[in-house]
Amino acid sequence: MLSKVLLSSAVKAIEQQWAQKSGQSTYVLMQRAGDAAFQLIRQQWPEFSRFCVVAGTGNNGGDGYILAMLLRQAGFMVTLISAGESRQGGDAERAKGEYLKSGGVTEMFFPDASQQYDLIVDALLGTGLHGEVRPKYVPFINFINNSHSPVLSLDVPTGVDADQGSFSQHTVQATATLSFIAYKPGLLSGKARAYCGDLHLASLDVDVSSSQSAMEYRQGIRLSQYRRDLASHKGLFGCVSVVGGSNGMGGALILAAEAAAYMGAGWVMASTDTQHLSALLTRNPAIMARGWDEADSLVEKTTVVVAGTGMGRNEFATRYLEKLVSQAQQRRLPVVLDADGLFWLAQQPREYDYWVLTPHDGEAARLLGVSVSEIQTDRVHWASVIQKKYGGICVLKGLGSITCDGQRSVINGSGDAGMAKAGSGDVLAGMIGGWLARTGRFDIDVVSEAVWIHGRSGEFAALRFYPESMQAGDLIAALPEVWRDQSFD
Ligand SMILES: NC(=O)C1=CN([C@@H]2O[C@H](COP(=O)(O)OP(=O)(O)OC[C@H]3O[C@@H](n4cnc5c(N)ncnc54)[C@H](O)[C@@H]3O)[C@@H](O)[C@H]2O)[C@@H](O)CC1
Ligand SMILES: Nc1ncnc2c1ncn2[C@@H]1O[C@H](COP(=O)(O)OP(=O)(O)O)[C@@H](O)[C@H]1O
Ligand SMILES: [K+]
Repeated sequence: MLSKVLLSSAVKAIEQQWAQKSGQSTYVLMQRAGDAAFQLIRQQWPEFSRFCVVAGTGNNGGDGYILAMLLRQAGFMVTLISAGESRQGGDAERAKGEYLKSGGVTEMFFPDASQQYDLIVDALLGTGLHGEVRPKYVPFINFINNSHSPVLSLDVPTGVDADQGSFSQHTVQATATLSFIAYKPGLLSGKARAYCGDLHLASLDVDVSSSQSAMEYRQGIRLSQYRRDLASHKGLFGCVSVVGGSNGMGGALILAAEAAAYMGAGWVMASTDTQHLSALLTRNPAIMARGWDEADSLVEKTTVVVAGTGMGRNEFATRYLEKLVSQAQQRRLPVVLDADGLFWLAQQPREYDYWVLTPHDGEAARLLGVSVSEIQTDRVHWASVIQKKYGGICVLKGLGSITCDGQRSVINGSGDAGMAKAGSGDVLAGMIGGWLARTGRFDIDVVSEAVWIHGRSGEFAALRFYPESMQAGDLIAALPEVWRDQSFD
């Protein structure tokens, strides 16, 4: 469910340790990498027979030479385009030598446009990339991207910085990426994640369990630990107070409140502008609702607060949030702060150990006073900076949302592009609040579980309604499918 995420330098160190411990050459790992790519191709695309491998001068190119040799030996047509002489004396030169010895040839020029390939393999640059791709490599990247064939990138799409997730002006758009030994953080989040296409991992039989890393990748949850006791009663599953929804923004509040209810919370209490009450109660009569003029204090049984969705940014919202947050702080209640709540926080910065802040890149930029593009150059880093400044747990939303508690960072592996619509974030805030209440816990594991559940419900909603048509409310409606699929048993 959680796998280790390692920086490139840590992977390189592990390779060296592995060689020392096993008494084998790192060349064996290159052979395993080439073999893993061969196996993936046979499994994913068994009908493909014409391949083009574009190989660089470093070890990423070495992986490409091994793969090209295996494809040739299996009887397939292989064109190998070499971007230059392999680095002398290393594993890559040896791999190229083996490829040539087996009868393979290298091309220094691009085939003419009439030549069709079933698959292009990008073995140009991997974790050795530093900075912008140098001009020499640009024609190779253009050749790959203009080929109209599926592209498999080895380890990293050329142009992506595997650690930070920044990318060059010229970057390979892969159909699939096969990463070696461990996931690297830059591949899992933001736009760089989209360059990877489908992401696969080949461990190369290298054990990374003893390596120290504060980063993990979530690809599922273990629901069985949360099975309800037969003798359960609602008091065991908390009470979420959801506050927000000013004039014209009632939907945000309704979505957050209903999402909390569908996560299994014992009670959900919504406080909002009175104009929204009948809509809320018509949609879901199980939610307790009241106007927020009279609800200026938290109800006694509240165990979790969700605040800020559709709250507005006027003086009333500021006063209300001041009061609400200080009451919650006095009672040490978890607070999920989203949307206009984050706007308020950026104006009135303060720390609290028990809140979950859920900014997207734009809100993150405002919370830190930096540009949005800066946030996007290293999302894992900036999530931890927000956490350090404001305390609690930060969820930096977007493709590959990052949950950070100051000790660990969990990158999320679920989601769908159909979630890129207004309202999805309101649903997330409600789901996190509901899950905190439902589990009675406040830690990075439960928060990152809620983030994963939200993304998974997006996947189910996309299956049912297509990414174009799915609505934020469909994420809530898809929750029963998540429960069934993951199983509480
Ligand atoms: N034996 C090993 O160490 C193993 C390494 N593996 C592969 O090795 C790769 C890492 O190999 P390397 O460290 O040789 O690095 P790469 O093969 O990724 O790239 C190194 C080359 O890229 C050049 N370069 C760096 N920045 C550039 C830029 N901005 N523009 C153009 N060229 C640039 C460097 O001068 C160097 O020649 C991994 O991604 C993985 O594919 C795997 O084979 C597993 C085993
Ligand atoms: N392409 C995507 N892939 C995965 N998740 C996405 C994608 N786009 C958006 N999301 C998720 O949808 C939610 C959108 O939140 P946000 O932008 O705050 O929307 P709003 O506040 O309008 O409801 C976030 O949880 C985000 O991670
Ligand atoms: K590559």
